[in-house]
Amino acid sequence: MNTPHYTARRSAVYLLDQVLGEGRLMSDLIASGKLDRLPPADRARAQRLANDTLRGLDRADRLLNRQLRKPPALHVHNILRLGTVELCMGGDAHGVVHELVGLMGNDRRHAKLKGLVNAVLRKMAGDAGKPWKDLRLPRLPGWLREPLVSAWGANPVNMMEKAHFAGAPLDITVKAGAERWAEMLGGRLLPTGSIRLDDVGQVSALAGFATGDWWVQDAAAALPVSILAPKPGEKIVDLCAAPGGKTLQLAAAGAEVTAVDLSERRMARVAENLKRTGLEAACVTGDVLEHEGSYDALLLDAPCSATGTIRRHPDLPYAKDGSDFGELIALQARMIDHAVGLLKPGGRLVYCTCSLLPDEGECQVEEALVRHDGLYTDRDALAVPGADPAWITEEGGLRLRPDYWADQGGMDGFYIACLRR
Ligand SMILES: C[S@@+](CC[C@H](N)C(=O)[O-])C[C@H]1O[C@@H](n2cnc3c(N)ncnc32)[C@H](O)[C@@H]1O
Repeated sequence: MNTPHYTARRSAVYLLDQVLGEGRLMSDLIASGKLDRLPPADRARAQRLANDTLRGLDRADRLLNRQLRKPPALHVHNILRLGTVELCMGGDAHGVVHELVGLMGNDRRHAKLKGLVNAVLRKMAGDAGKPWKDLRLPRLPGWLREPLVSAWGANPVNMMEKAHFAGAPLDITVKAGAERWAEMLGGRLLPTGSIRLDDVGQVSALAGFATGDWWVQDAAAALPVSILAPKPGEKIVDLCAAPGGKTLQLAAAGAEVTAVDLSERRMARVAENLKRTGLEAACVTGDVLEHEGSYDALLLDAPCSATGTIRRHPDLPYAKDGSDFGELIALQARMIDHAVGLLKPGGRLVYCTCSLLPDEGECQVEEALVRHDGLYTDRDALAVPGADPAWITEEGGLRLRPDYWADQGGMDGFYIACLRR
């Protein structure tokens, strides 16, 4: 059996090996060019296959456990997991089994297990995969499930897991004319002003992408800038700006924007996005904690666990184990303290994280209010289109969760607060 060296399936197995074996994030692997040898359509397919496998991993392992006496080496296990998920989701049995068994043959270390892979996948292609839909919804790993259950309760976490398993539609933010673009692209205008598209193929091939009329941004991720409510001519700094979704929103509103981020590679994406959309911002590659100035408004989208984005990034619960969260929480507090010092009198600071952990949201703001005399949360700022008053928290922030808008396709988890003094 001849299997071409680089294919979407082979690359999907590579991604699974890296995520599950090396704790690497898929976004980092893609950004560092690991799939660059694949044409764009195959690259997208490899990511989709790996994402589907990670979303269904718990189910695939349950089915495989019935066939295997003990788990094989990780690489072989990942081939079986990928094949099981594809077959159970209705993939073409001949194509899936043929290519994955072929991959085994190409690999000298594991070639002796080729027969096993062939037998298990053929069984899966027969009737073994039928109970797929009846298996329980995949659960988050314990290290993340436990703190979420203690923060939100078991039922809401079940609903979040349902949202993670369903995945996410594509949301876009437009420079102007949202209704017209929604109609042109066949999307739905959401109550917050974002446009939601289902079943999108290649994003860059859609009308309005090359011309820079819109950018990809989850509806929840667009809310911090709505809450900041930038005005034309205001001097605003976007701290932790890359890849730049919020910078673009601020610039589109006519603000005089400075975008700051530590990562040179990610700042290059901000520059690319500005160029494509024809918007302007001063770009600074540097540490937020060393940034000086005095601003009408600040946006601090701090680095965080990103646990609010699992429906888009199902690799996260497997690549991470929470061991770096303590450091992130300490950094967020230092960033808030520094940002407060950059505010002009009467200015406002929007703090946000795409996290589901109260330690990175509600608790950060509660503690900042204690540390800074006169600092308060502006609850009125949270009254933006589409934001449900029921989402407002005790200390005056807005809590967004993936299980909200369940009938409309969900939203990323976020925490947002507008601080003033
Ligand atoms: C949540 S992401 C920002 C997303 C961005 N605001 C957007 O909407 O596209 C967090 C960013 O913080 C940056 N970062 C982490 N530590 C930093 C620091 N000390 N100074 C500046 N940027 C930092 C990371 O490079 C990353 O791009």
